Amino acid sequence: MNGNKEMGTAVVTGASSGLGEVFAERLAKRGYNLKLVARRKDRLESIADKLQSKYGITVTNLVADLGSETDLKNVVNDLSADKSITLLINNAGTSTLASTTTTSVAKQKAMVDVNITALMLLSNAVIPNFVEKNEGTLINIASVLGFYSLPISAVYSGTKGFVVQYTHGLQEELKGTNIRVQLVNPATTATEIWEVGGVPLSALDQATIMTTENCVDAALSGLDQGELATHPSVNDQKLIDAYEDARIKLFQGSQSGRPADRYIQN
Ligand SMILES: NC(=O)C1=CN([C@@H]2O[C@H](COP(=O)(O)OP(=O)(O)OC[C@H]3O[C@@H](n4cnc5c(N)ncnc54)[C@H](OP(=O)(O)O)[C@@H]3O)[C@@H](O)[C@H]2O)C=CC1
Ligand SMILES: N[C@@H](C=O)C(=O)O
Repeated sequence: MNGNKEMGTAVVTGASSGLGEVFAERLAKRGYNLKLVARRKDRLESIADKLQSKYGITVTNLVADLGSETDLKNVVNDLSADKSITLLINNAGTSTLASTTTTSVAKQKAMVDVNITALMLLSNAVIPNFVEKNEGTLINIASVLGFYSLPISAVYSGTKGFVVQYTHGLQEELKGTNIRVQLVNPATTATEIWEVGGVPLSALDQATIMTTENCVDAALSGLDQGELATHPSVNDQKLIDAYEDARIKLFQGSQSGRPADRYIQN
């Protein structure tokens, strides 16, 4: 086993392109050994070769379709049994951006299977080991579309909304431990997901598009700063604080046990 023994193994799902590929490179540079998960074997192999020779780390590829029950089970079993894992980035995601009436059930289900089910079961696979050691880091990649919906993102936004609330829930559950859980909400980033999802990047306002490197470096900087939620492209910290404050206050305001005055007929 190469790499820096202290760092352990980082698992990156969706490492064959986009944000996952850059996360893998940045973590290799930090000295982690890697486990990379995705369907495209050739891409994973060439990334693994490059990172192993450049950083002297060990890379293991798990070629798997996270939307397939059997493949997912194999990855879950692998991660559960691997006590060297210190970090998991649930990054794999799929997006079809179109109205629900024009999106096949198969594509809607693929978003739920990969963005929700796989993310949850892979978290389940590592958290017990993290709890046992009282250390570990889980990073969940959601999206700005986890708290906003477009006419073409009902299902995708629904899946990312799950990631947002699930991650907040885990943060509450693991409060007071040495286990870090970070939520990352990227906005538009220049990756294949757009073309694959039916909206080419060329159709978007170019000023709104971030590079993959900038997005990943901001996410890791947020992690290093101890943030619970990182919004790579939001410059105004007050906006983030106000959103967080409103979210908590709205919950507290709901705990009245009686209908709001506007619903009471005189
Ligand atoms: N780009 C953007 O604008 C934004 C992206 N995000 C999120 O960032 C994450 C990374 O996406 P991004 O880098 O943009 O897009 P990419 O399309 O470049 O990467 C997606 C990754 O997920 C993997 N993946 C997709 N489906 C499956 C599957 N069924 N089984 C296993 N792996 C799968 C792909 O690998 P392979 O095809 O080889 O299986 C690929 O490595 C996603 O969760 C996405 O929702 C969030 C906000 C904005
Ligand atoms: N991945 C993007 C949409 O497909 C996003 O989350 O903004």
